[in-house]
Amino acid sequence: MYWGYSSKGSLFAPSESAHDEYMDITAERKPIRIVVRAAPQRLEPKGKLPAFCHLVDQEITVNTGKPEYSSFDKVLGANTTNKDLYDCLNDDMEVVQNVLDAFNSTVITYGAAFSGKSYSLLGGNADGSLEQNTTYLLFKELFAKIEEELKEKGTKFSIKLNAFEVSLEKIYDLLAPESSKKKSLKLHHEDNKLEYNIKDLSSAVVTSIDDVAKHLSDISRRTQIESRAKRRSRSHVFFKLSIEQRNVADETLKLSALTIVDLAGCDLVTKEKAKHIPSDEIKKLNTETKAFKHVVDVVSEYETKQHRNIPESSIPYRESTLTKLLLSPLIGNSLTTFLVCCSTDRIDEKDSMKTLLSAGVIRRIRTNVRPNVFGLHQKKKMTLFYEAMKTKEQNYLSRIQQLEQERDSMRDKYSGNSQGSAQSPISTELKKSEAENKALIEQLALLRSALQNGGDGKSVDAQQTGSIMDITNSLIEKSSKVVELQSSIEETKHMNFILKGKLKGIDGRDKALEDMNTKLMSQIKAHEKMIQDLLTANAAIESELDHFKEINKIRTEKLQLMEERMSKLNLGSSGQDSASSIRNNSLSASSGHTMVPIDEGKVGFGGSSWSNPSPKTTVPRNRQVSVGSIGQSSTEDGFVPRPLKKGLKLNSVRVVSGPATSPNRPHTNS
Ligand SMILES: Nc1ncnc2c1ncn2[C@@H]1O[C@H](COP(=O)(O)OP(=O)(O)OP(=O)(O)O)[C@@H](O)[C@H]1O
Repeated sequence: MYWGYSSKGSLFAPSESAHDEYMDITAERKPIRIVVRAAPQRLEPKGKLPAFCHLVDQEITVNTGKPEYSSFDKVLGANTTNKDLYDCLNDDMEVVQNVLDAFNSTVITYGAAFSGKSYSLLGGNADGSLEQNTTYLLFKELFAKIEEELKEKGTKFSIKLNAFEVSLEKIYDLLAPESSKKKSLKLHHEDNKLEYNIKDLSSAVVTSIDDVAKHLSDISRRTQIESRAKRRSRSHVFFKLSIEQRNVADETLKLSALTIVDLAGCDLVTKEKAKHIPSDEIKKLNTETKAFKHVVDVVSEYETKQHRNIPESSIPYRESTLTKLLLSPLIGNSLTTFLVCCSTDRIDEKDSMKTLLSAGVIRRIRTNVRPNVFGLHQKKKMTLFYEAMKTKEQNYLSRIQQLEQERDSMRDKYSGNSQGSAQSPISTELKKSEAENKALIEQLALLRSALQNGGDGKSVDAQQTGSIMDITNSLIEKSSKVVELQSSIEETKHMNFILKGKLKGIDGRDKALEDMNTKLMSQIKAHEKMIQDLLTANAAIESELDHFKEINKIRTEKLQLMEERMSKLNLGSSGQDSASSIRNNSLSASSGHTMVPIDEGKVGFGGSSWSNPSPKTTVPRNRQVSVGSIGQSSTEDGFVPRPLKKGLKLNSVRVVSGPATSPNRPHTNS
């Protein structure tokens, strides 16, 4: 059994690579949702609060007041119960409904050690009952909704559960029998696939919430989640319910999964913090924590730059087992919610602030979501495929438009030769400097003439001297301006050069998009042709059927005619009584006759042995008529054929005597 989001393994689901899945332009980009939950104070019962916590109506709630730490989807105060958390996940985040609508849904806890992650998702009741266990409540709601769907729409469900633990880079099956639970499992990664599979992971088929409850209690006992309270946990626990919905009425198959992940603490472990953990284990734990942060930082950075498709090679997810397993919920086809837990103790303030800061980074990530709906039959599959192609084309067109707009605005901004739009600041500057240059040239001419006058020995009066000084000053001023302008022109030229390069890049991307569009169009055309061919074939089969029906009608009429003639013949030979006895055993009798296909033309009705029977072929009393594989007469007067096999020559039948035989078998009289 494999772990993963892939729909692989189902007979009906197309084996699409998950890499394609996250590159798929039909996928909707959905931000990861963040639900923050404050834990009640553990260590400071006197009520000293960290700066980001506020006491409002006896409730400690989180508000950092800084945008980089905030903008979360929901903040739950320290007084809230697990039932409140369940309501938030179910009603506000619609975690369960999304699964029924064929979306993969994932809930992941995140926070420092002892911040209440396990308590929030898997804990609650000290007596071991599951009524405050959020995971159980979500699964229970899913089963309730499934019941409704079954009753209202007749949808058939098959559900299976997977559970495993990632501890110090090793994976352990939580549903495996006690004897093999110590055996670690291997990750399996197919080329070009986004998600990793876990080889030999067991899965339990569950038909009711009671089945799930049994497994959850069993797992809780094994992992001792409740008793982790005083010891920092070293493992990450994964639960996954995979749901397959089949609806014959709308001919759809829906595949989705609800995955719950309880991560270990995201704060770095030190020897002082965790005296019970050996140094080599501390190292491994910290490697996992850093790897997760690294992946989140890189993906979030790409998102900030608005890159739709992050090159898989640039995401450092291979650094740990955990990041390999979390890659799909982080960037793939999953509606993901992070449950960010933070302590409200002053001593943990630094860790809590770091957690909230990371939550802000995670908030920027968007996953590539689309419903996993497939057709049960070829026709429905084609319709869905066609619709997906149309959406794809539409999305490509709007992307091309968006890129063209970006390109045009860049051209307008920097080229300075925009048509119709306002002049760019650089071209205005150039015009200004041209006018100044002209004035300068005029002043130079004036200067030259003044100097010439002086050179001619004529006296230069004071007024002229003043004017020369003015011109010289202005000249100096203008020449420095010219230098300045020239360097600004150089700079502009350089910028233009860079922009041209960028535009070239955009043009290249345009070209790639256009190519992709052309490819898609040809795919759509090919599929349209396929549909057309199928329709033509269908029409041909229908007309063939009509033809067969026509033949049957003619044959029935012929048989009736033959029957009448035979009756007349028998009347002629043995009188009225024998005729009625023959009628009782006639060809139209409901059973006991053999009719076998023969070659058309060899035995026509007019020239057949029936119209001029030889002594051997006279109708015996127990003569049988059957229709071989064609059909059997069920009434006295009519011959109603069963559906016909394509290619069988139905317009060629011969009635022979005796038990059902092949046409070559010699006729025997009884
Ligand atoms: N909302 C809450 N109400 C009551 N007790 C809580 C709450 N949140 C946490 N606790 C208590 O705080 C302690 C630590 O919680 P928990 O084990 O869930 O932390 P954690 O974040 O999962 O830690 P680790 O990372 O080590 O697994 C437990 O004793 C738990 O019962």
